[in-house]
Amino acid sequence: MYRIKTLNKISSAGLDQLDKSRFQIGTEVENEDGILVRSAPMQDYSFPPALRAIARAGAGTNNIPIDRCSENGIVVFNTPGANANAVKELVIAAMLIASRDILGGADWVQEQAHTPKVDVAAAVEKGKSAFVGPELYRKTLGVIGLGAIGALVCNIALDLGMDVYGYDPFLSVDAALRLDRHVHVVKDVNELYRVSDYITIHVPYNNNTKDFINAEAISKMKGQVRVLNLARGGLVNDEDMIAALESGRVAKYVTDFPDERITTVKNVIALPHLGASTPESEENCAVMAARQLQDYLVNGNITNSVNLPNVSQEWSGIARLCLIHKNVPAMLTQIMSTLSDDRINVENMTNKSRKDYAYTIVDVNTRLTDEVADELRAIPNMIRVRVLNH
Ligand SMILES: NC(=O)c1ccc[n+]([C@@H]2O[C@H](COP(=O)([O-])OP(=O)(O)OC[C@H]3O[C@@H](n4cnc5c(N)ncnc54)[C@H](O)[C@@H]3O)[C@@H](O)[C@H]2O)c1
Ligand SMILES: O=C(O)[C@H](O)COP(=O)(O)O
Repeated sequence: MYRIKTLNKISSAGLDQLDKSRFQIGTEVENEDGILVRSAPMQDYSFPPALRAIARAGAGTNNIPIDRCSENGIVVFNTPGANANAVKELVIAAMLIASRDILGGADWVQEQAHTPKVDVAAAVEKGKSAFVGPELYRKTLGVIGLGAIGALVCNIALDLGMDVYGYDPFLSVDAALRLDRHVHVVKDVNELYRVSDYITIHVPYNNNTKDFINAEAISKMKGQVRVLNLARGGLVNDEDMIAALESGRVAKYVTDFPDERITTVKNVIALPHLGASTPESEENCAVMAARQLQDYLVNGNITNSVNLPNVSQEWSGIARLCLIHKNVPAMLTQIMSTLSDDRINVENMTNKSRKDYAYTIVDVNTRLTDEVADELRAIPNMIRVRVLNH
């Protein structure tokens, strides 16, 4: 039985992917083999000895201690693109509420309706000019990060009649192919800052992207720019943004990651981390995460990992070794010589590396004893050895 702990509410469509005869799932499960998580903070999570994999039902993995996972042979998965459409739609809404004071206007109408003796229909015609704002049509949108979300945002903004600039120095071929050819892809983000009426950021949060939008970046932007952050709070330096809002250089800041400080600042529109909160997205992410977790635990296949190479192999023996090790010379030689010393014949093998780590699957045509597994564990730089039986 595999034990799966859920650290957030995971859509039942995802949990239903897990074969109940082989998987025990719950919030109170102990010494879990796998974790299903959304945004629950895991930086200080104490890994139980059995833990082999963490599946993030979503895109951002900055809540997970990736380096510590790699050192402990724990595979971390995410679900690329599974919630991108939900975020794209909220970006459109964010541009609209940053342009016209739709939220303020709606609140004001409610106030009128709750004020005795006010003729609401007459009041709105008199008062509506207070909520006027510009159209998106023919304005320029700058999109930072052209991955799953960024590309969708670019393409739909073109449909809205906007001129679109995109910036992504690590643009993958797949991502480039998803991008409409009318998007102006720039190599220098300052070019995007210079022309954009709206700027939206869609990059992962890490040490390199922290404070991406800071005072220096804002100083390169057009006056009265509207900035949208549906990616992570730490990508924008709050103090610098507050100064720019107070000086009027930034007209509106929409954030999906509010805190006590930014929320109360004038011209900030704070949303409750709603980007991926649609039934469709929650289901897509949960299904993908659960399938990837199951395939790794049961078959040793890795798909959409953020810390180990993607490796899948058809079963061709009766037992399988799944080996996570450091990416250093002579690992394969040592693995093979251990198996040949024990007269174990290899049916098939795949090995791939990713930065400092590597993953090897070896299919063999004999049952494997604990002694063999222990001999493999004793190889220097071996991190985790698992034996699976077909
Ligand atoms: N608000 C929400 O609920 C919500 C939902 C989904 C994702 N997100 C956030 O959005 C982020 C992006 O999601 P995605 O699905 O598009 O991910 P993605 O991995 O498909 O795309 C990220 C893109 O950012 C690019 N990038 C990385 N560093 C960059 C840099 N320094 N400058 C410019 N581009 C850079 C990458 O090359 C990649 O193309 C996630 O990491 C997550 O933090 C938020
Ligand atoms: O990175 C993500 O996928 C989003 O921030 C969604 O987070 P959530 O699953 O907690 O809504």
